[in-house]
Parts: sequence; C-alpha cells; structure tokens
Amino acid sequence: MAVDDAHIAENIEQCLTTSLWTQGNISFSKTLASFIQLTSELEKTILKMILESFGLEKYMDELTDIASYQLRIMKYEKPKANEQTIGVPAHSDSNIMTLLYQNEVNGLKIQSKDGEWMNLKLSPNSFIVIIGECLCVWLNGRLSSPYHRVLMKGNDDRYSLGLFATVRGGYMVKVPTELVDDKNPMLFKPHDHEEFLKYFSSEVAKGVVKSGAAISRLKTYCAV
Ligand SMILES: O=C(O)CCC(=O)C(=O)O
Ligand SMILES: [Fe+2]
Repeated sequence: MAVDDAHIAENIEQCLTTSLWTQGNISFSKTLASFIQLTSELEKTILKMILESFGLEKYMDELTDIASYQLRIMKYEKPKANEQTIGVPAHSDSNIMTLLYQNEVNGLKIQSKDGEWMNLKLSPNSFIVIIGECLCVWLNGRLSSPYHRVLMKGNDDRYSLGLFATVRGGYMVKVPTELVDDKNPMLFKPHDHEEFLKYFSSEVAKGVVKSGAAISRLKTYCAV
C-alpha cells in the first residue's frame, strides 16, 4: 500500500472509531484499517484487470492518482412483521467502483440489462463488485453500471461493508481516444464528476428527479 493510501485508510478509520467510542477502540481500529487496506488494493487489482482487458493499462496511474476511498458500514434491520422491507431503493452508484462485503444474510438484488431483478446468494467471504457510473462514462459505456437495491425479509439483521472508490473533485472525466472510433462515437462530453453530483443533488432537492436516477440524468447532463 502506498503512503498516501495508508494515510487515507488511517483517516477513515480514525473518524469512524472516535465517533463510536470517544476513548477509541484499538482492536476495532486495526480491523477496520486492515479491511480498508485490503479492499482498496483489491479495487486497484480489479481496475487494472479491466483496463488491461481494453488495452488501456497506461491510464492506471492517472485513475489511481485521482481516486479517493470511502468506507460505509451499513446495518439493515430485519422486517418487524412477516413482510419484505426496502433497505436501499433501486439506484446505481455514481462512483468508479464499489466493493461490498456482507454477513451471511442476503438481500442485495441486481438488475440485469434486460430489466430482470436477480437475487444474489453469496457464499461466505465473497465480495460483490459494482461498476459505478463514473467508470461507465469513462469507458464510453463499454461496461454498464447496474441498478441494485436491498430488500429485507426473514428474521436476521443484515450488515454490509462498502468500499466506495470515487474520483476527487476537479478531475475531468474524459473518454480515452482509444475507445472512440467510427463504430463507437464518444457518448459523453468531458465533465467534472463532482460538479455533476452537485447539480444532480440540487435537482433531487428540488424534486425534479428521484435520487436513484443519476445515470439517466448524467446522459442529459453530458451526452454528446
Ligand atoms: O448494502 C448493500 O449490499 C448495498 C448498499 C448500496 O448499494 C449502496 O450503499 O450504494
Ligand atoms: Fe449502491
């Protein structure tokens, strides 16, 4: 892990640990820091594999330089009555890539390209990798960013840990020239993704769009 990444991981876990235990909690801190270290390395390995598959490995340094990582710890309570409740409504992630790790309680559904909702039944110790809209745009739509949601049923609470790799503000998301030719015209104009997210949340606040509809809004915002 590079010095910068170590610093970022340390910051994330310190903020979280001190907000949960004012005195700190060394064992929890260490577990969290090593989780962030391992998952951010895994995210980079997956990104490298994706770039290599498109012959774009020369962009690896650029994309890792502008990445920032956010860890979220999520708890979904079991439904009170014998019913199904929404843990997270349908949405696509607006970042580069998300890695999810859950306890043994399933609940994540992912929508296929033909609109079918698929239940994910995960074996223990597996990770879910979700491509975010920012990477979908950067790759000129070669990989899509799937809609997903969490539905809860049954008698157990669900916990999940999400590592969200995001681009830092100020970075112009620009489709590489290698991905543009006569058959594959550029789909998105270069744009600052953070500016788009600000615009999008103001549209959500005004009630113009629903919070899960970022990808269609992104098309309106910067489609060629
Ligand atoms: O908890 C999960 O499995 C999914 C959470 C999620 O999709 C998100 O926070 O964006
Ligand atoms: Fe998500």
